[in-house]
Amino acid sequence: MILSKFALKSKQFQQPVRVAMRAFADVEVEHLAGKWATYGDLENYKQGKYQIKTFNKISPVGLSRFPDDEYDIRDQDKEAANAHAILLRSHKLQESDVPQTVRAIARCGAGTNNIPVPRMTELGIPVFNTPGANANAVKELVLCGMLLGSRRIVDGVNHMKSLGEQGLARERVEKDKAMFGGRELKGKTLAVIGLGHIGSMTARDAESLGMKIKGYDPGLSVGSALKLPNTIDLADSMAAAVAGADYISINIPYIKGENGTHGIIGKDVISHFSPDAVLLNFARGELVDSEAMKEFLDSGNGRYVSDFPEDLLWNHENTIILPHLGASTEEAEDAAASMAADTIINFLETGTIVNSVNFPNTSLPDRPEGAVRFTVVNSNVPGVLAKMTEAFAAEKLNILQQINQSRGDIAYNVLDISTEGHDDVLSFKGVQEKITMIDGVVSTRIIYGTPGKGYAKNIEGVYFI
Ligand SMILES: NC(=O)c1ccc[n+]([C@@H]2O[C@H](COP(=O)([O-])OP(=O)(O)OC[C@H]3O[C@@H](n4cnc5c(N)ncnc54)[C@H](O)[C@@H]3O)[C@@H](O)[C@H]2O)c1
Ligand SMILES: O=C(O)[C@H](O)COP(=O)(O)O
Repeated sequence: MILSKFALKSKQFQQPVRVAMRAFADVEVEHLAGKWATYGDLENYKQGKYQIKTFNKISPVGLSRFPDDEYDIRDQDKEAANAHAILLRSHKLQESDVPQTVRAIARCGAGTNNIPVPRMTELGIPVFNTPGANANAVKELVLCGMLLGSRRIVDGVNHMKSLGEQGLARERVEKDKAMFGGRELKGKTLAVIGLGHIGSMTARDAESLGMKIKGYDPGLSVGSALKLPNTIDLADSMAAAVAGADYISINIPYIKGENGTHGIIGKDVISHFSPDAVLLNFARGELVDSEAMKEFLDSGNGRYVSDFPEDLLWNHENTIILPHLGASTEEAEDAAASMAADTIINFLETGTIVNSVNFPNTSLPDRPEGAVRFTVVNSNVPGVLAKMTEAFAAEKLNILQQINQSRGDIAYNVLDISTEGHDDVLSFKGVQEKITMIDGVVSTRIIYGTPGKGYAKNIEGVYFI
């Protein structure tokens, strides 16, 4: 019988839990675990399943990707104090929503500005999104937005309702239609700011409607470039892109802070707008400086079509505001939730990282038969990897394959360790504790095929499992 001893600092963690863990052999390991209790808290925690906490309404098609026998899905009304992963849409995630047991967070969608990503990075938690999964839905609404901004459709519909209520619809329709004239898209210029998944498709399809396309994206990817119409005029600044455009579609992420995109469509950029330009914002409300936009709308015939309400703009006569409908189609909801679920399953079961917004892409070939997979999250500082390999060598544990990747301040490792000559789990638990407690290591996992087990964290120098 082995007893892991460690100090228990905070009150929250002062409830020792005795836990039996079975792995390669019938070996009972007793840990003094904290209240977060990956192995314990047996009343609330279903042994042998990954617990997935969801926020917002997630498509059942996506949730059905989680096999019932290995995953326990808990929506936001259910307790999930030991969640292993979180799946969400636009819910504004607070740190208090994230139990210490959480290994990963997936956004069923593109924008991750509702998640405190830098803090999650500090906590060693990869945040994923679903690039492109809802892009077609948004592109279709941008095209719709251009038509709404051109043909006074909303005013016309409202007018007909009002005439109908007065019993005058048939009598007045032909006479009143002159009030709602518009213009065509064909031959007009569309400037697309941000040529990623949504922007590139918008550019392509708008061109096929007969529009001239300008574009601006300093980070244009090869994949997106291949989707662009070959007649596109690529500008080298946002101001140059919007100058002379009849329609401007912004399709860039909202990023707070220095070098971010808060209010990027401000006085400077707007001063280059044509007086009757239509701005389409299906990205995020905070990208547009409301005061500068109001000034523009007050002074000319320009229009603003947006998926996001802003205090100064929602009620302006030249705006059309929708209730964040961009990704609200059955197809997009199914695709985004399915991609998010697959990403989480892949990460929890193999340690693979793809489509993370804060962790490096990391993939190791399949775990060889009989091997145990370790994953380690650590600060990206010199010496940690060497200490890790020393710890394996000291236990005579052979590394079969490994990968070490870094992104900014964080590093991530996946290592497959041979179990030859080690037929019980103790050497692995011992080495996991040693590695977890190396200065700079944030968390470790041992993946050996048992859902929900094998996670350890170094929280301010205290070992938690
Ligand atoms: N309305 C909705 O329901 C809805 C749905 C999906 C996405 N969105 C929003 O749209 C954004 C874009 O989505 P996407 O799927 O096309 O993302 P994406 O990552 O595929 O594309 C974003 C593009 O913007 C470019 N970019 C970043 N900063 C820029 C800048 N300052 N100037 C010009 N280009 C810049 C990037 O290089 C990238 O090519 C998301 O971040 C999200 O906020 C809204
Ligand atoms: O960034 C996104 O993907 C969209 O804004 C979609 O948000 P939703 O999932 O809340 O509709």
